[in-house]
Amino acid sequence: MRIVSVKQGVAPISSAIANAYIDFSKMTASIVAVTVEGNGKRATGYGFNSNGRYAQPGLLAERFVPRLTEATEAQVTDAQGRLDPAGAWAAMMKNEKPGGHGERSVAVGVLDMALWDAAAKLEGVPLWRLLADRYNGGKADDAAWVYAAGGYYYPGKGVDQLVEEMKRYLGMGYSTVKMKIGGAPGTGLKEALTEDLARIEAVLKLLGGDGSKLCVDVNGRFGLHAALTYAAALRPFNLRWYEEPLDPLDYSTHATLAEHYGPPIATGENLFSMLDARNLIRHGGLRPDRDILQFDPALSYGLVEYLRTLQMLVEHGWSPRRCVPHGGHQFALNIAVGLGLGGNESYPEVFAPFGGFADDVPVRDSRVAMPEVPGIGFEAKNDLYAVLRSLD
Ligand SMILES: O=C([O-])CC(=O)C(=O)O
Ligand SMILES: [Mg+2]
Repeated sequence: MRIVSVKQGVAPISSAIANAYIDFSKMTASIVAVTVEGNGKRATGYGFNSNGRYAQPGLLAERFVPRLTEATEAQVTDAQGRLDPAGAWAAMMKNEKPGGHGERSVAVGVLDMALWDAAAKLEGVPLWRLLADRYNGGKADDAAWVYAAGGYYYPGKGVDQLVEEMKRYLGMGYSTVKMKIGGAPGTGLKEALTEDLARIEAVLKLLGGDGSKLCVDVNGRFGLHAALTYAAALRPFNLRWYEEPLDPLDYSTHATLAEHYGPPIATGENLFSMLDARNLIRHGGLRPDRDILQFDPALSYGLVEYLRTLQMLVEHGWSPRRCVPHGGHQFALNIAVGLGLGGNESYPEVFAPFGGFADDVPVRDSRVAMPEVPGIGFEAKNDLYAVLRSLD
């Protein structure tokens, strides 16, 4: 196998939405196209990074694209003569020290996605099928559980608009929804909680009072005191999960929160390596029977690293079913179906065209099936494919 060319670009995913920590007015994504040939075949794989981290054109141009294009055929070919994303990953990470992952994990993740897309295209199979065959004893799920993430803060958006938004998600076939909390601007904790409880209760009313259909997301805004104050107020609702209540790298505060809050906690979208994930598992006090892990392969060194993370989880007594990746993209959806995760995020109204799944694949009962398209399936998602094709 030989890396023929690697092209990169930057695409906007900006919008006026905000969570409790950032707004998305200047959000961008890196896009890449990696062309590979070997065994008389040629394929171009595409990759991008999901929302929350910005495009990484500098890191790509200075380090990771040159290392990938200079990788030898032996480095990118496995023992069966196939394209080897793990070998390519090792070539890209040469001369990178451990620790301090920063945003190089985003740059590597973009290229890793493209390599897996190319690997599956070279074999003429969807990525979920390749993953099931290579790593899951041939077993793929029929469909993935997905939930509708939204409920962002938006200028002038009140409770009525929030409820209308959630109603649209239910109409699209989702049964579980997620909303932002903790972002009331310029107010104290008491006022913010009062406002959020009114927002939460309005959405719960729409959901027939069933807390298992609602997730709330703090985006790492709270310190321990605020997280515990909210936890006490949220507990009676028995929500599906309480997401990123605390700084993602402050593991011991998670352990304290988990002692005081019985229902599920979700976190992990801002942990970018297997080792960071392992620290969360070792020190975060999370509970393998209920908590949710949201590591996003498109932000955290890609699927080569995500496979290491899944292995680590199994060694620590966690099932892959506890994983529901962040990002709402087709890459993680393939991984969810092929490797038997607990599901995947979905953004029905935000982060287009990178969020969202294949056209013509409807959500039914909060589940989405996979098309039989070789690779990740970008060719079956017109808006995204148009952006990716701009690199050709
Ligand atoms: O608002 C964001 O940064 C995205 C996010 O947390 C999520 O999808 O869970
Ligand atoms: Mg989140």
